[in-house]
This record gives sequence, structure tokens and C-alpha cells, in this order.
Amino acid sequence: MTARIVTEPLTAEAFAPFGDVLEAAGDPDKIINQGFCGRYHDRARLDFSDGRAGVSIFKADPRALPYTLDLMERHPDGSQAFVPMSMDEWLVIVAPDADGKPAMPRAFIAAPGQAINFLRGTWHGVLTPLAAPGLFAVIDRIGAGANLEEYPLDPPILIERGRLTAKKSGHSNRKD
Ligand SMILES: NC(=O)N[C@@H](O)C(=O)O
Ligand code: NI
Repeated sequence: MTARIVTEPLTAEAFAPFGDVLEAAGDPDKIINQGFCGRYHDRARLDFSDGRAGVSIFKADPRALPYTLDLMERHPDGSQAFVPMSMDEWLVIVAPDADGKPAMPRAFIAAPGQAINFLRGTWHGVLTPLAAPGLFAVIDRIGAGANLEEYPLDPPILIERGRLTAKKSGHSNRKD
């Protein structure tokens, strides 16, 4: 019997154990550039061991829901941030750790304009855009070693789109 999970809207509260939601929601922390820009300051918990932070560009093929999740991974030596370069929703999959293995995952639909930062060591699915061009800026560790632990899921888990959307769920990342 294939395990199935449904997606939920991405909110800072729900995602907090796994990482940060990066978005221009609520009031900015600072108004800069002669008043023409709001700065949402220092919103990601970046964390790298004996390496440095690097910025890469990922061009990933779009996936579709229902999505068969058959692999999870984590980066023991660094956090990893994904910043979409298009205004499309995308899929974010994480799982708590259970004695060195991923526990039951959770799947979130990131709304257009939402980026995320996985905390160091967080189990996650690989980058899963839901629309082309699948372009993302990625901030993660550049350094020695693979910084990669993979865990195949056998049997895989089927991820289906949930009925809750950010509006309907009553959750909002807006702080005002
Ligand atoms: N391997 C790699 O650079 N990307 C993955 O870590 C990922 O989370 O997509
Ligand atoms: Ni990763």
C-alpha cells in the first residue's frame, strides 16, 4: 500500500522546525534607498561548517503533482536556500529526523514569491519546481566533502495536492 501525503500551504510557522520562509510579507524591517525599497533584513539562518557560502543557479525540470517521492537527502555541513527566479508556485518537501532516517515527510506548496532556507541537516526532497523555467538561485555551502546524505524511500510516497490554500487555511505570513 503506497503511503500518501497531501500538500499544505507554506507558512513560516509550519516550516520553522525545518527552516526559514523568505518573502516580502508584512512590514519590512527597514526602509532604504531613499524610501524606495523595503528591506526584509537577515531572514535566513545560514550555517556552514569549514566551508563558505556560495551562490549557484539551478535550472530544474518542472515536476507535477501527484509526485512520487522516492529520495530524501540532507546536508550535514550546511544550510541550503532556494530562491525562485520566477513568480510560480513550487513544491517543498521536508521530514523530521528519526534516528538518522527521515520520518514521515511534509509537503508544502510555496506560493509565488516565497523562497526557503533549509536548516543544516534538514531532510528534504530535491528541488521540485512545478512550472518552467525552474530557475532558482541557491545559497549553500561550498567546501570539501560531499556534504550530502541520501535516503531512498522504498516504497515511495505519493504526494497529492491538498485542498487547503494559503487563503483558505487562514494562515498568512503577513505580519501586519
Ligand atoms: N545536490 C544539489 O546541489 N541539490 C540538492 O541538494 C537539492 O536539494 O536540490
Ligand atoms: Ni539539497
